[in-house]
Amino acid sequence: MKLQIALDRLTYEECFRILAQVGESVDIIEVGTGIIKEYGLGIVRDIKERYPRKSVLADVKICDAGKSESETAFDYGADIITVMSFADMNTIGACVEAAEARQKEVVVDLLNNKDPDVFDQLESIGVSSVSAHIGKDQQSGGAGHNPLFQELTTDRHFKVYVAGGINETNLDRYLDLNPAVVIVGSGITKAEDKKGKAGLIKKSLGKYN
Ligand SMILES: O=C(CO)[C@H](O)[C@H](O)COP(=O)(O)O
Repeated sequence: MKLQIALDRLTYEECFRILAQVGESVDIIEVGTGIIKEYGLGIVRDIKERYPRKSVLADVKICDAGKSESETAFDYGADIITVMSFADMNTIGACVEAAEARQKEVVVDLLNNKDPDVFDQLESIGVSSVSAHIGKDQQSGGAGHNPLFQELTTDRHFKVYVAGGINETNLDRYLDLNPAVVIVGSGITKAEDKKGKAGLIKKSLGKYN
């Protein structure tokens, strides 16, 4: 099980300061949507240049113009990009094609999706990775799992990312989804001892490899 650190609500300098502390423990570096809005895709390029051996995910949360938006993020050095599952299947399909053409990855974010047909639709256009994501605002409203995620425990063959307020104490809540990647943002970035916390979570994930 891989550990992805999500960099959200941080300054440019804080992103690099945190990565210097936790870099050893993380497999994937996520540049959060808000960070990209504030600093542009240039920060994706800068992080990839500093950490060439890490996979860098640009959380661009595409919802239209799939081809050009994904190609732009890949041009800036992203290895993985995100597209929203509520987008038109043409948009998601264009992201999949752009990723395949460059041997990169696209993750479809299931945030707030309640459509029981979504997995069939995603499978039919060749999507391989999905993110079972409970958003920040949903977390503050007390949301736990989206019931739709249970479908991922059946005979589906997606590579599953999980995200949404995960830390070392609630990690087990997500294990039934058999995730390949566990995304942790504030559980590490807001911790007093970020290096220690990242190391602890990475060690816990190691038990499930
Ligand atoms: O994609 C995101 C927000 O849209 C976050 O990166 C993701 O939810 C992980 O952050 P946290 O662990 O702080 O919830």
